Amino acid sequence: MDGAKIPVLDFSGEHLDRERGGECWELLCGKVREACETHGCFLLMYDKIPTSLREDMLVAMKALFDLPEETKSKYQNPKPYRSYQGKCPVVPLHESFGIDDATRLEAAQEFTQLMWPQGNPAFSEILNSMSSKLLKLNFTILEMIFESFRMEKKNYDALVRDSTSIFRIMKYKVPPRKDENLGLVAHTDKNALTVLCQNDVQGLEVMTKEGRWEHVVVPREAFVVIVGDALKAWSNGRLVAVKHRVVMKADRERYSFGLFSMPKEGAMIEVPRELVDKEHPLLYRPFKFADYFSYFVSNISDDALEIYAGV
Ligand SMILES: O=C(O)CCC(=O)C(=O)O
Ligand SMILES: [Fe+2]
Repeated sequence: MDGAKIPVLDFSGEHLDRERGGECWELLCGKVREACETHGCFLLMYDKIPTSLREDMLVAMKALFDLPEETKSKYQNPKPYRSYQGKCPVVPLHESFGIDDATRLEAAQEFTQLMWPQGNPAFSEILNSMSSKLLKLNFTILEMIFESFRMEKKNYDALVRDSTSIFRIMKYKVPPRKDENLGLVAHTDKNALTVLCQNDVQGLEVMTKEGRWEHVVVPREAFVVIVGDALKAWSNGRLVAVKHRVVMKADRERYSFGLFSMPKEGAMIEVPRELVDKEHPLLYRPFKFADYFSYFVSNISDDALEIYAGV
């Protein structure tokens, strides 16, 4: 299996400075769109999130997963993909938490308080700071995609108003047997856009258009950006919601975290008129994201989006 040829984009330094480098910004918007159309994902260098904060986050999450099972299990949430998950028979190596709106300090504090009733202000600060920075980055990428499609600014502003986020924290244990090493089952993300960050233990794989699994070698300082179903539908299928999974080959634990931006409860996804033409006939009817999400949760299927919203 070859390493995937995923583009590496650089948002560091002044690349994102629109005032000084208008051309650079436009060029980058085009590259983002191309990566999302061709691969549905890309690797990203971005220096506005300090390495020290990443390191702090990785240390803090190790402490979180090291808490007793009994404590971690206290985190229950009726919404799917939030509650503490551990010891799932399908993916026994995987453990995770999903925190809604960790970008709100009170939400980060509430989660922290549950895990450390005696208090752990450093954890809630790191969680809040990292999720806020990742959400900002997530929105910047969405803005670039909107600009590359020549959408009016008001469309992007409406998207931001109608968006919410989940911050997911994940751990993958070392497989006890080499042939039982699936960390996370193959899936497309259902949300709009995901920005992931990991420790130095590789394991992410993406499926190419030809249907081959390829591993993604994520450089130490890089982020991984993944297009989800909501953005695929909005773009009338122009952007690819890439299928991905995690396979554990290393003999060290893998930690990852990510910010998943997604439409708010009640928000509609509707293909803009500008993205429908002769070569791109309408593929998806307007739908409420929350309804699609519920449909997926009760009818888990690889083709959920096509079945639910395809015209
Ligand atoms: O851990 C990773 O790198 C991938 C996680 C992922 O794909 C997900 O949570 O949807
Ligand atoms: Fe995913």
